[in-house]
Amino acid sequence: MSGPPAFLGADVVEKYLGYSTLIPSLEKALVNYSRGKEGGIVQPIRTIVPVAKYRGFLGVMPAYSAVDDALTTKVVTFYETKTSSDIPSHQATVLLFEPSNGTLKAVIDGKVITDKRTAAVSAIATKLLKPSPAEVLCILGSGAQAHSHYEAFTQQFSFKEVRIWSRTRENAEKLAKAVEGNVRVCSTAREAVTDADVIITATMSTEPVLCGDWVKPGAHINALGACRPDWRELDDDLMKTCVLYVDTREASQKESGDIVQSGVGSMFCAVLIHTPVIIVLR
Ligand SMILES: NC(=O)C1=CN([C@@H]2O[C@H](COP(=O)(O)OP(=O)(O)OC[C@H]3O[C@@H](n4cnc5c(N)ncnc54)[C@H](O)[C@@H]3O)[C@@H](O)[C@H]2O)C=CC1
Ligand SMILES: O=C(O)C1=NCCCC1
Repeated sequence: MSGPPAFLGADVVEKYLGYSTLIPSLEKALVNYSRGKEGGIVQPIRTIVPVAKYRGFLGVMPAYSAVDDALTTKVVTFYETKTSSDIPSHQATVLLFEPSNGTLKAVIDGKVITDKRTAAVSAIATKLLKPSPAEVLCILGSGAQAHSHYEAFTQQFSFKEVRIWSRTRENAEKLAKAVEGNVRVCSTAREAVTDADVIITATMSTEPVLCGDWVKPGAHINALGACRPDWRELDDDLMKTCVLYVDTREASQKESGDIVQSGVGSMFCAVLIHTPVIIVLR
């Protein structure tokens, strides 16, 4: 009879999960995922259970990778309004199983994993898609994802200027102080975005915070916040003039409010059906 599962808390994950190993691992995983059956990854679209009474959600994200022989699921909860400054809007736990017999091997903090893996995937996409030169980084939002993206992007790239905007200036200033970097806090999103080469939208907004006519032609945008069909970060102008890259076509057309509400989902699908489109995974 195997012993109890290992318990790995946030401090352990924070200490041992660095971008220098996480990014190459995710690059392999993204390539394997995009290869479909050949890649050996089974990862159905996640199940999201709304907890409407509290404007929250429970997400269940199972996956099996044959090449890694890794069987896992992440359980994540996220709430549109925070009930306490001590409780983050997003919390998660990762369960790791012995694939050969289903025994639970480890219970791992999923919050740090979520913060870092999302920033790492954005960094992978940015490495492939950013303009050259890319001197100005703009981050819209000042929460956990904004923080992890700042850390990942300042480690992976060399920007001459980093700008942050948040709907609450005080929070943007807190983030700027926390990262101890050379950061310019901007008063409006438009000010932060103007002439930026790489833009990260990391808000929980339900209305667009980024407008197409603010964005410099050729800029690269990592839009990660609007992960519910009724949430948005990017306006229609931007959605209908951009070159769209997604991690998965199926999930993005079901979950991404920027795709669903702008209507590009159907165009996106149509383009896929009628035209050979090169989709580079995010
Ligand atoms: N695409 C992905 O893989 C992932 C996406 N996310 C999403 O990214 C977003 C940010 O996540 P966290 O940083 O963990 O959340 P957080 O709660 O730590 O930060 C949220 C940020 O959004 C801002 N915000 C909230 N409502 C807003 C509004 N109406 N207008 C403008 N700004 C607003 C807050 O001021 C804060 O700066 C969330 O929507 C979350 O669901 C989170 C994890 C993974
Ligand atoms: O991928 C994740 O993990 C999440 N995506 C959006 C909602 C919060 C968690």
